Amino acid sequence: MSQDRPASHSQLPADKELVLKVIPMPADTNGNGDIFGGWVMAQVDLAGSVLPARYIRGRMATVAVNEFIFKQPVRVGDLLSFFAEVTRIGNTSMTVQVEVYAEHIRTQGSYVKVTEASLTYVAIDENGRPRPIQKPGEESVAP
Ligand SMILES: CCCCCCCCCCCCCCCC(=O)SCCNC(=O)CCNC(=O)[C@H](O)C(C)(C)COP(=O)(O)OP(=O)(O)OC[C@H]1O[C@@H](n2cnc3c(N)ncnc32)[C@H](O)[C@@H]1OP(=O)(O)O
Repeated sequence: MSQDRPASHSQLPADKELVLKVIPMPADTNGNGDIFGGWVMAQVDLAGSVLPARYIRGRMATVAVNEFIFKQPVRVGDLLSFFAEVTRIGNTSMTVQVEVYAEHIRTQGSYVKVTEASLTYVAIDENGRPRPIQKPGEESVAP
């Protein structure tokens, strides 16, 4: 069963954009009564896609997730805040760093960093093949 988490409070990142907030529910728990890691990973995948979506403006696929680190358990009813930053824009892919912070109803205004991950998304065409990403400041080229 879940115990109270030790005090290990974090500042919210000023250099990343808040891209998603969500509250996990009892249906999202594992056998320990904590939130299932796979559920958190799915939310991180969605959160990580938000900034690339602004560049890619079309279909995209997650090609890689690196160094998924679970630092603290997530509890039912925590308010999770997902912060993201683009760390690389390649030819057809973009890499994003996502950090997740939990806020508990009894300790509002205090945040615990629960996980972080680096994800790479590929812009894909209608055939599911990689297509070039238009980088900021680049003119679009007519086909
Ligand atoms: C406006 C605001 C609202 C927005 C609101 C959100 C809306 C937006 C919703 C969408 C939400 C999507 C988020 C869920 C997305 C899934 O859940 S997708 C499902 C899971 N993923 C898949 O099924 C993908 C399966 N893989 C594939 O189909 C193919 O591998 C791919 C992705 C098309 C790539 O094809 P490939 O031939 O392997 O590609 P390749 O030419 O070798 O490499 C392409 C690029 O990927 C990179 N790459 C390849 N392998 C790796 C690797 N292991 N590590 C790192 N990079 C790699 C390459 O370096 C290359 O990058 P560039 O150098 O060109 O920049």
